[in-house]
This record gives sequence, structure tokens and C-alpha cells, in this order.
Amino acid sequence: MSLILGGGISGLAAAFYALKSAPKPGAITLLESSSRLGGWVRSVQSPEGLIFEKGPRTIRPKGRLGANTLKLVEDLGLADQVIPITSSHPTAQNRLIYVNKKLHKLPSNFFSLFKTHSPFSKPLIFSILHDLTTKTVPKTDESIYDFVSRRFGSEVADYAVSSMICGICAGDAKKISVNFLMAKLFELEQLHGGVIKGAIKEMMSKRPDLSGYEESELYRRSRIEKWSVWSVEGGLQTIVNTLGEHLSNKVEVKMDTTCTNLEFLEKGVKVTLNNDQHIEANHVVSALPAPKLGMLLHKQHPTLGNLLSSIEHVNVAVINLAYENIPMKQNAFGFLVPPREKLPILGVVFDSCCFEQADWTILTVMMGGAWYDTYFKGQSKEYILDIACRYVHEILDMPRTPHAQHVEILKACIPQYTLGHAARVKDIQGYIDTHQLPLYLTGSSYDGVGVNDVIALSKKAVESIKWQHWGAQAG
Ligand SMILES: Cc1cc2nc3c(=O)[nH]c(=O)nc-3n(C[C@H](O)[C@H](O)[C@H](O)COP(=O)(O)OP(=O)(O)OC[C@H]3O[C@@H](n4cnc5c(N)ncnc54)[C@H](O)[C@@H]3O)c2cc1C
Ligand SMILES: C=Cc1c2[nH]c(c1C)Cc1[nH]c(c(CCC(=O)O)c1C)Cc1[nH]c(c(C)c1CCC(=O)O)Cc1[nH]c(c(C)c1C=C)C2
Repeated sequence: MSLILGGGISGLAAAFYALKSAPKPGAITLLESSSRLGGWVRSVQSPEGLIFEKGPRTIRPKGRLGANTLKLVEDLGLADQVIPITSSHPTAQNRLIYVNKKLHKLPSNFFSLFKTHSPFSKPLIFSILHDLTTKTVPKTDESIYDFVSRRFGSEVADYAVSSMICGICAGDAKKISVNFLMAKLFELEQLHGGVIKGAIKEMMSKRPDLSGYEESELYRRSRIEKWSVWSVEGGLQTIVNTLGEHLSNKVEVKMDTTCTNLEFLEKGVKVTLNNDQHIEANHVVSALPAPKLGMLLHKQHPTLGNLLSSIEHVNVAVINLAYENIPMKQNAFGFLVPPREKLPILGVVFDSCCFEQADWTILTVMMGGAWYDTYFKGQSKEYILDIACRYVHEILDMPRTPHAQHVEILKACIPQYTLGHAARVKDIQGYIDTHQLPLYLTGSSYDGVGVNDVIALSKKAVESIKWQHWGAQAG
């Protein structure tokens, strides 16, 4: 029997691919501790009929991983429900940062590199020249902040990159490793002696390399129509629901079932459940956050348990605000607040600018992340809502009180790939390989925090399963 732990998008995708890869149909079981599937992918319907995204809201179509997710969505029969945002759409062009009590547009095209854009003190072309003329310092790892300061100068690090890190992992660029979120830039520097030099060389080969991934009709459409990001009708929860329907009758999905201990046997693995029952399986695919998996196997494998638990995750408060018949003055994806502004909000997504919902303006305020304890430790939801409303009023001139709202604190929802993360992940995989544990890892703790990353990792994990063991025992 093949066991999948966790019914978030990673676990569901793992089950989807396991159905394809398994040598014969049958015993795949998925355990989910809560009473719903999807994990952080959650679209809440408000009493007014509005959709509030609590977690992810847009997915990138580009590259191998983007193509892979579009293939999954097409295979699920959801192609007609995809809502694309093209690269000419205002939300793809306008990404804002809030500095010195003002909103500033980040440069979005080649020509804007030659002009001075506030809050930058000189045209960004000087930062590019800085990269072209700066020698490579051989390194194995450094913080994103230090890397960007070194190659492009401190303004780019403070305003553009520190904000981007907040807008992707709610993290502090001074602590996050360059090796993961900016792995590509770092690799270009180390391989070609500079980021821009490397990017130009790589641009010569125009067609994206999709090796290992299938191209779908939807991916071709995304390239022809130049999609920037996409979602689906009903919100991203639709993908989760459709995956759930696709798996029903083929995979045994056990809801409200928490795995409380994992014990590796001479052959296979014994799983303890919250009702004190046990399941034996040939192998386990973990689609749990690393620290949760760490706790489950700590008793038998403390070294592995400690390594998994050392991958830090942060809390994010997500506050959806809705205003009826009050249009916004700005048309943009949203704004981010660079950490040096020392404000209690990370950023605000202008959801209804991307995906209209009748006469409503819908905003999502995200707060906390790496600074959650600094601003919100022990605070109530009412306090958090009040802070969100106050800043939306001050910065965007929306009424002080919204017509509808939804507040939630997502505990330990985003992993932080801090310095040394790549080495930690290597040690984790090294331990699993050395001890020949029938354990396969997926989820956002290891190799990318976005939806595309985790779906692709689930595919890779399932494809690496030694199914012959499974075939021999499941017979
Ligand atoms: C606020 C926010 C905004 C985001 N925005 C974007 C975005 O715009 N675009 C994008 O691409 N990505 C975004 N992401 C990232 C994306 O949401 C994640 O990559 C993805 O949801 C991770 O899914 P997962 O299945 O790996 O983990 P999870 O969603 O954490 O799923 C794990 C599941 O395991 C279950 N579980 C836990 N412990 C046990 C146990 N012991 N036994 C059984 N089950 C257990 C949990 O209940 C959960 O359902 C965002 C994330 C957050 C938090
Ligand atoms: C303010 C907090 C956050 C906002 N979004 C997230 C947080 C923590 C989480 C998040 N956003 C994206 C991803 C996926 C990354 C990926 O690998 O695909 C995650 C985990 C998408 C994203 N959001 C922003 C950018 C630049 C990206 C990358 C993809 C893309 O280019 O679209 C910017 C951004 N995020 C937030 C805001 C307010 C914002 C910009 C104005 C919210």
C-alpha cells in the first residue's frame, strides 16, 4: 500500500500522479487531519457571495513548472474555467511599493530602466552597470539582501528585493538564502561571471526548455496570449475540489485523520493514527510541512527529525476586506511595504483589479511573516483587523470600515529558506537515502514555496518511488 500524508495541493497532486505511475491500480491511501482538502489553498465564500482567497490567488504560467501545472489543470478538465491575466493588463504592469508615505510603481519594462523612478535616487541602468562591472566572489551561499547589494547596490536590495521577498515568502531578505528564491540569478552570476551577462547568454536560446514536462494546449495558449498569471472560476479552491472528485473511488481519502507517529520497519512503514489505530504501508509520501514530519519520526530517527524541524515557518495574518460600490483609485496588482519602513503590514493585494467581482472592491491585507511576533504576538483578531483597516484607509483612501471582511491567522504557513537551506535539504535527503527509508518528500518546505513548485515536486517524488517493492508486496 502507498500512503500519502496530507491533503493539501501537494498531497492531492501526489495522489493524482501516483494513479498514473503506479504499476497497477489499487491501494493508495491519503490521510488528511482536517475536515477539508486543500491545506492553504482555500477560497472562502462570504455571505454576500464574494470569494475571498485565504492563501494563493494567482499562479505563474511560465517555464517548466508553470507548464506542468497547466497540464494538470487541462487533464482535470478545467481549461475552460481558467481566468488568465495577460502581460498587458494593468495588474501585470503595476506593482507598487509604499515608501516614505507614498505609493511608487516598480519599473516594469526595459525603457523605464533609463529614467529615475522614486524612491530610487538614480536610473536602474546604473545598477545593471554595477553588476556588469563587479567581479564574482565565489560563494556557496549568502543572504539575498547581501547578494543583491553586492551586485546591484543597496537601493535595489532595500526597495525592490526586500519587498519581493515579503511578497513571496513573507520573509526577511537579510536572512533568506540566495540559493533558492533567486537560485537562477545566483547561478547566472557564478556560471557566467555576472547576472546580466548570464541572462543575455541564456536569452539566445529562445524556446523554453520543457524537458521532463509535457506541453499542453493550455500552455501553448498561455504563450500565444502572453499570460502573466492565472486563476480559475470560483478561486483556486476549484482545482482542489476537482482533484478531490478525480481521486474519489480511486484513492482512499481518510479525512479528520491525523498521523501521530511514523515507524520504519524492516520492510515498509507503520503509521499510527489519532484514533490509536495503525496502518502499514510499503512507502510514505509526505506532503506535510517539514517540522510536522520531523515530529512524527523523531522518536525513531532523532537526527532526521531535528533536521526537518529546523526548517522555520512563519505565521501570516490574512485579512480580506470588501467595499460595495466604492471603486479604487489605483489599478494595480497591489503594493508591498519594504521592511525598512517598519510598518506592521507586509502588503495588500488588489484582488478585484485582477478578478472583478460585480460592484465590489476586494483587497487582501497580509501582515506578520518574519515580523509576526514583533507586531502581533498575543494580539486578537479584532486588533489585527483594525490595523489592516487603518492602513487601507490611510494608504488607499478606502472607508475606515469595510462592508464585509474575513480575518484569519495562518499559523506556520510559509517556510523560510534561510542561509544554509540547500545544505539542510541535502542532508535530509542524504539521511533518507543512506538509511534507505521508504519515504518520499514533497510540499513547500524544500524546493520552492509556490503552487507550481509543490505540484512539480509531487510529480518528481512519485516518479522516484521504487514501485517494484510496492508491486512485490501489494500483490
Ligand atoms: C498567504 C499565502 C499566500 C500564498 N500565495 C501564493 C500565490 O499567490 N501563488 C502561489 O503559487 N503560491 C502561493 N502560496 C503558496 C501555496 O499556498 C503553497 O505552496 C501550497 O499551498 C502548499 O501546499 P502543501 O500541500 O504543500 O501544504 P499545506 O497546504 O500545508 O498542506 C498540508 C496538509 O497536511 C495536513 N496535515 C498536517 N499535519 C498532518 C498530519 N499529521 N496528518 C495528516 N494530515 C496532516 C494539513 O491539514 C494540510 O491540509 C501562498 C501561501 C500562503 C500561506
Ligand atoms: C505580502 C505578502 C504576500 C503576498 N503574496 C504572498 C505573500 C507572503 C505569497 C506568494 N505570492 C506569490 C507566491 C508564489 C511564488 C511563486 O514561486 O510562484 C507566493 C508564495 C506570487 C507573487 N506575488 C508577488 C510576486 C512578485 C509573486 C511572484 C509571481 C509573480 O510575478 O506574479 C508580489 C506580491 N505578493 C503580495 C503582494 C501584495 C505583491 C505585490 C504587490 C502578497
